[in-house]
Amino acid sequence: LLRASAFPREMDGIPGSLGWPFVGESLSFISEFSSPAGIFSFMNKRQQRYGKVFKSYVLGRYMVFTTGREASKMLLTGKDGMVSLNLFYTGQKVLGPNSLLQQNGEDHKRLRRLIAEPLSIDGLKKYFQFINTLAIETFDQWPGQKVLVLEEASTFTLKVIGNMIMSLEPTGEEQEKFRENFKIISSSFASLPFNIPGTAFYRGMKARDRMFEMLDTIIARRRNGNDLQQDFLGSLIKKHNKEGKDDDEKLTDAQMKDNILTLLIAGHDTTTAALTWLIKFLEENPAALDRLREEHMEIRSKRQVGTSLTWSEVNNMPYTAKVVSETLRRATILPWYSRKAAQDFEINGYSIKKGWSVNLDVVSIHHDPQVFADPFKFDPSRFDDHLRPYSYLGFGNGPRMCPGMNLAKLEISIFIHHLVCRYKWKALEKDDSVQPTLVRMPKNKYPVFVELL
Ligand code: HEM
Repeated sequence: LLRASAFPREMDGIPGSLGWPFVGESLSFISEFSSPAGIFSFMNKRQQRYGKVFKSYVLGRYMVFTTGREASKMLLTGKDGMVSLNLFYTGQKVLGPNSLLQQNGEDHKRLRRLIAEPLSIDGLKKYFQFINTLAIETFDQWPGQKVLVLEEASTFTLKVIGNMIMSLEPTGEEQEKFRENFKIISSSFASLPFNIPGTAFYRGMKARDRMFEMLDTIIARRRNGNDLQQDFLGSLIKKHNKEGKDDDEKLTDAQMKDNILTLLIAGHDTTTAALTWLIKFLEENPAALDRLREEHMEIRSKRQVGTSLTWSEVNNMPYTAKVVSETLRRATILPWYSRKAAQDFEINGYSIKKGWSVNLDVVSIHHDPQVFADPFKFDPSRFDDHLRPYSYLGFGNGPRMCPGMNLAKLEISIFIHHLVCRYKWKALEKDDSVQPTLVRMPKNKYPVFVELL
């Protein structure tokens, strides 16, 4: 904390205010974060006053914020090792030193190639049936009920990823253990950095140990030939066994475990939030819901009676794809992408020094009226036309673009298909507040009443 609060004098040249002693501008940042408009109003006010590049002191860090397509291209491409990912202290400790999020340059490229392969469209095909059946079973419980969409989406996405990674059954003791540890780890991810008994960080590190013990047992079972499965872990174990291949092409057990945890953390809250916002935006925009329902009813009507959704159908849902993109634009569930300058460089004429935290304000990019007319309107048809590069960043861009995006789109498309074909739903509260967490989610978990169509 002391290191983070040492003011870099060279920042004098960057416009902006550092706010109050110790807290800086954290209070207004946090309160605007959980308002319906999110950090857009925090950013917008300062951009009006200082321009596209400004400094601030928030969440215990001196930060430079910037926005726009040019800055986005520069920071996300990170050419010639210009920037690295800026993960905060608790995130680093919880994910571990081998996490993809802590690698840069060639090491990052290599690790990403090794772990992202099973997440390609072809690699995902074998999980389709599990996801489809789980979606149908989830919805069987919904009619005539009050449903907290966020909780249901969270359970669904966790069961999907648990099955995909290590063939966990959707119910039973192992699933419960996995779920309990995951929840503790997840809530410690962005906690205060005090590793002493009683703190969220301490509990998170203990849950990480328990999760790794569970993975060690599964890995040992697999290596003994007792439990051969065609899942993510199975394909890593097969590829990265002790013999064959040179060391550069092999993952150690520590690398496997840190990166399994990384995929779980990076993939769970994001997909849960996306599903919840999507269902909320559809209820608030009946014209978009009608058009989406038309697409899915047509798919269903062409199918033989008694058969279910197929892999080729799910890969041919053009309007659904636009609804997903519009949801990620409007909600911007990861509102800013953080980088650390790995060398000195310039942005918009301002000198950035090595070591500084440089943050891309994505909310303003996603609500730029020059690119998205009437930007606060939910309108999937704005994705009919091709957009200019770096103006839409729902899954990021460049070398760190989301490796899980095909999985997220698959889960969402299957879930939405069954939802709109079978049900209508009505929001039970009009509350647009947002949780003050890293991933933007509705604070009230979006309660709805569900009925059969
Ligand atoms: C709708 C759901 C999702 C959204 C909106 C999303 C969004 C993003 C974004 C914007 C980034 C880049 C952040 C940056 O540049 O700083 C990212 C990176 C990442 N995502 Fe996702 N994601 C989603 C689902 C998933 C899933 C399902 C997984 C894994 C199973 C996943 C794994 C990752 C990983 C590991 C990274 C880091 C990549 C790297 O550093 O090379 N994400 N995601």
